Parts: sequence; structure tokens; C-alpha cells
Amino acid sequence: MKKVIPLHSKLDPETRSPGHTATALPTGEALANLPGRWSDGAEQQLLLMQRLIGSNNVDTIASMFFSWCSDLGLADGMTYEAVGDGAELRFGTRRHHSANYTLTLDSMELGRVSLCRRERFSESELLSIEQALGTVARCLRAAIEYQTLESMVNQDSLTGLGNRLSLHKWIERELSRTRRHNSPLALMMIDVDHFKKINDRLGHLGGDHVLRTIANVFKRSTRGSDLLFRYGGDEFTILLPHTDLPGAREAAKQIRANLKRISSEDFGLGEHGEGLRPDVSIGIASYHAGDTESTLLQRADTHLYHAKANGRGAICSNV
Ligand SMILES: Nc1nc2c(ncn2[C@@H]2O[C@H](COP(=O)(O)OP(=O)(O)OP(=O)(O)O)[C@@H](O)[C@H]2O)c(=O)[nH]1
Repeated sequence: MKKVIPLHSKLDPETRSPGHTATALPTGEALANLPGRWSDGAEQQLLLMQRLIGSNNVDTIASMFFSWCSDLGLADGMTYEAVGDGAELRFGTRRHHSANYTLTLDSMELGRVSLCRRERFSESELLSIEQALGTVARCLRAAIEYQTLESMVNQDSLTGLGNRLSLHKWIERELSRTRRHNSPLALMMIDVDHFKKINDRLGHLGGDHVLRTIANVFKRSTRGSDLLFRYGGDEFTILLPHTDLPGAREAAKQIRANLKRISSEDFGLGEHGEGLRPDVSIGIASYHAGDTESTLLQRADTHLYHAKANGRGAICSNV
């Protein structure tokens, strides 16, 4: 029969037993005086902690917890449902008996864990799992906080693309990869045409919606390996690793073609309709031996300037 531990199980060590930290590892004299069963348990918990310490990635923590459970025969399969986007990670094999937990720590939601096994879970096994989940919860909280801070530092909050700071980091990384492997690299500078007019007619919030919609077109029009950034205002940069100039020009054409497919309603243009439909100008530079971040950016910017000067809605590059 299916054994299910209800969601909102007593997992938070602070609420599980006030004044008693269920997941705290006994140390020194206290550990020496514990009965064998408990020192075995403490050893297992210590092993888990050693695996988890230093990991600031939610997926890695979930995977390490599952491998710990699996090594101890505590689970054949596991799912972890993250908070926020609800992304689900699956490990091992699905089985009949399950133990389900919602992880919270100090009122912060940390996701749902469901462990499953062919055999029923015994009370002492469930206790071990719950103690371990206390440790996992602390590591998850630190990882989630770390990832939130990291995205605040590197992400543009309006569009979800990388910001200028992360562009700087990625160009450096991709340039050294290109030099090492002698592989092509291209960079696009994109500027929305007459965006001031759009802003003036739709207001700042309407303008923001147009920028977000355009950014989504960039995401859909490029490869998973391409790196997208908002350079600032209505200007964007796309870094295309392993892409030569003809490839980058194709990608730029695809972006403009996909922009044309967006309806006026989706852009939120209201009664202004087609007259206000946004287009973009694109300047492309491909890597030349000796290029640095600034020479690559400068060349793409010069080509963008020519695209603007040529009447906008154009793509310019070095060939
Ligand atoms: N809605 C919105 N507008 C922004 C944001 N950042 C910058 N802008 C506006 O973007 C507009 C950029 O306009 P300009 O740089 O003058 O260029 P343009 O009107 O696009 O003209 P061309 O580039 O020459 O085709 C300005 O009106 C800025 O106020 C933002 O985050 N949201």
C-alpha cells in the first residue's frame, strides 16, 4: 500500500520540535556518548553534509541528496519540484511507495521532494530522511539566495537577458575560447529604430512592453548557445560563438523576419497600429586575429551606425 507522508510534513527543524534542532549533528563528548545506532546515523548525515557543502547549485544539491538516499537504500527514485518556475527534476526509477515533503525553512518555500521505493518506508528510515532533509533545506536556501543574487548582478530585470556587466564577462570568456580553438565568433549590436517615438506614443510602460517583446523575439530567433544581452536603453548585443559572418547575417535576417511576424496587438500598439511597428538596425562584427573586447564592440558599433545611416531596418557587417 502506498505510504504517503502528508505535505507540509514536520520538516522544519525549528517547528518540528521547539528548542530541539533535529538535524544538528552531535559533536565531541555528546557524540561519543551516543548509542551506536545514533552514531551510525550521525555518520550518514555527516557524509551528506560533506557532499553538499560548497554547492551553490539547486540541481546539484537535489542530485546529491538523491545519490545519498540511493546509496543507503532509502529511495529508488526522486522528484524535486523547484519553487518559482516549478521546474521538476527526476532521478532514478518510479516506484509504488512514496514519501512526499514540502520543504520550508523560516517561512521560505524551498520546493517539494518526493521519494519513492519498492518497499515500504520504515519509521526509522523516514526519520533519517527527515533529518537529512533538514540539512538539504539549509543548503537549498543558501543556493536559492545565491542564485537570486547572482541573477540580480548579471541579469537585466526588464527583459531577463544578460546585462552589460555579464556581457563584459562573457566576451572575455568567448574571446579566449576563440583564440584557443581558432573557432569563429560573431557579435551583433542591435538598436531599435525610432524607439523614442514608440515611448512618446505608448508611454514608458508601453515602451517597456515593446522592449520585452523584442527581447523575446531575439530569444526565439537564436540558438541555445548564443548569448543575449541588453546593452542599455533600446540597444542589445548578441554574442554568437562558433558562428562566422555569413551565419551571423543569417541569424540577423531571421531576427528581422520574426519581428515582422509579431502582431500589433502583441506589441501593444493599440490605435497607433502598423505606423508604430518597431524594426531594428543591426551591426555585425566577426572576430579577427588580435581582436579585444573593445575592438570587436567598436567594429559592431560602427556597422550599426552605418545601418542607421542607411535608412534603418538594415543589417551591416564587415563584408
Ligand atoms: N520604455 C523604456 N524606454 C527606454 C528605456 N531605456 C531607454 N529608453 C528610451 O529609449 C529611447 C531611445 O531613443 P534614442 O536613443 O533617441 O533613439 P531612437 O528614438 O530609437 O532613434 P534611432 O536609434 O536613431 O532610430 C529614449 O527615449 C529613452 O528614454 C527603458 O528601459 N524603457
